[in-house]
Amino acid sequence: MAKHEELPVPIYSSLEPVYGEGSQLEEAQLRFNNLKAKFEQVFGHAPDVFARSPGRVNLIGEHIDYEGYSVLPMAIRQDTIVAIRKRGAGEEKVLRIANVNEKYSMCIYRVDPNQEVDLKNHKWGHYFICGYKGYYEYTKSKGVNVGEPVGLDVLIDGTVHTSSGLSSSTAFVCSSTIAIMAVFDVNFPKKEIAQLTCDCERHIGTQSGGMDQAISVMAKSGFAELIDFNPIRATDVQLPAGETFVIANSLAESQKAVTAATNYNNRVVECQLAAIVLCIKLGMKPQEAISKVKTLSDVEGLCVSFAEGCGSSDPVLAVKEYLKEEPYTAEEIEKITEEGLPSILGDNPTSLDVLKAAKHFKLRQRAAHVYSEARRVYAFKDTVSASLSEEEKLKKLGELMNDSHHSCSVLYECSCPELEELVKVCRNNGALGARLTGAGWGGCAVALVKESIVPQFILNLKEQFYHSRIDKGVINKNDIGLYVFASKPSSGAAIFKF
Ligand SMILES: OC[C@H]1O[C@H](O)[C@H](O)[C@@H](O)[C@H]1O
Repeated sequence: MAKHEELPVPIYSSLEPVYGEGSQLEEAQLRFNNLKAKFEQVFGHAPDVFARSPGRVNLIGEHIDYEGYSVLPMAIRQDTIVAIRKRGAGEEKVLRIANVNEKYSMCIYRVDPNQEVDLKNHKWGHYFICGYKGYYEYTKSKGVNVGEPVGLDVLIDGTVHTSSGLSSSTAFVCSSTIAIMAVFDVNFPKKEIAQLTCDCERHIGTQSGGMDQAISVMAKSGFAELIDFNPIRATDVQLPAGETFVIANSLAESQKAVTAATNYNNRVVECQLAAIVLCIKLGMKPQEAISKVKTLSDVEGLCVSFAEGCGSSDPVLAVKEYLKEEPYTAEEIEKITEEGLPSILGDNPTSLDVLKAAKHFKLRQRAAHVYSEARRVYAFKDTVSASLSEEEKLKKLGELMNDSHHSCSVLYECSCPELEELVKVCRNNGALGARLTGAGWGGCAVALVKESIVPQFILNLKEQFYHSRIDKGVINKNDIGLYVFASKPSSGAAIFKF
């Protein structure tokens, strides 16, 4: 039997396989009916097909996917649904992207698949264009003849909160890409779609790893997934019974695409520089390190062959021995690398933006986070399947989550005061572990909570974190359920043809 990730995105003629039964199914039915009605109202035709892709919560393994290390996320039930229709031969050749949420006005784009995403003028519809470009780039690379571009009418319905660290942008890009594929009757193995959506989301200007797309496309209901990269692979992880993950929004917005130069992309660049400097310190020639080494996981292999030099093949020890505590200036790094930073980074425009904005580079702290976090992911997975009592398992998993948060906060510096407060409130109210999830700098925390105390835990969070924010008018009382909720692992991307 073909492996799960080798299979194409499933095509369903009913909602049950994805939304199950009961109230969730009823809600989904209502959403699809509304989406269809709105589509007809906006575009004067019914959609040809629908595609959905979920958001995700990362349980552990933060900021290490782009360094080549495995991560452990699960899909959540909140998702993006895209309704799409091919415009007819007599209709104007344009892409019309509308949203059920009136806050987002219609975006109109040309059908040219080579158009650039205008990063200086950020529009919500750009995420669709990422998927659109990705579809054409990928089919071209595979030699699939998809003919001349035609116009498309598109209506989006997303329930993943934007800027919450739960991958609303990826749910949007993946569902868009899959909807485009579906409307043209093309399908690929899920692992290929995970890679292609990861590549095409970079058109928005962030140098993300592939975690969000991999889980959104490949998730299986009831399981978290261990995602490996190079090549992408998903291994089911059955979480222990009796535990629940509660997701809570810090209400600080995390706008990855807008703050990339100082936050997300900055860390990607710091890791790349740390990897190169480490290799040189381990004895590699600067030129060779620059041309061969891109990520911290590349160094790990080398650590083994350079073991004699550093006395150990453990990269955590190599970091301590060879990278200094004080931040590096650009000049200090260039002295080691014997080459200018812009040229090391391949004159990539997003990396150049990082260099312009950065005062210094914290190579040791970032590398220490990545290597220790990578080990925590495996420790988490091993604990889940270890023959321990449930009590012991939960305790260990909680500790790993707390250690991960500490590392993100202190070494990677991707937390913020609101997240710190929220994580503390979670722990004070009985969470076995709590940590920021996703890119950070705002967005959500995830807490590991015993199933039996979940309702009380959520009530306490509402009282101790959200009520003061309701009083200050930051959020509306009626929306509170959108900001704090328990989540079970949901299923991945799907196409619906009714
Ligand atoms: O773990 C941090 C996380 O941040 C964002 O969500 C990126 O899109 C992911 O690829 C990953 O790097």
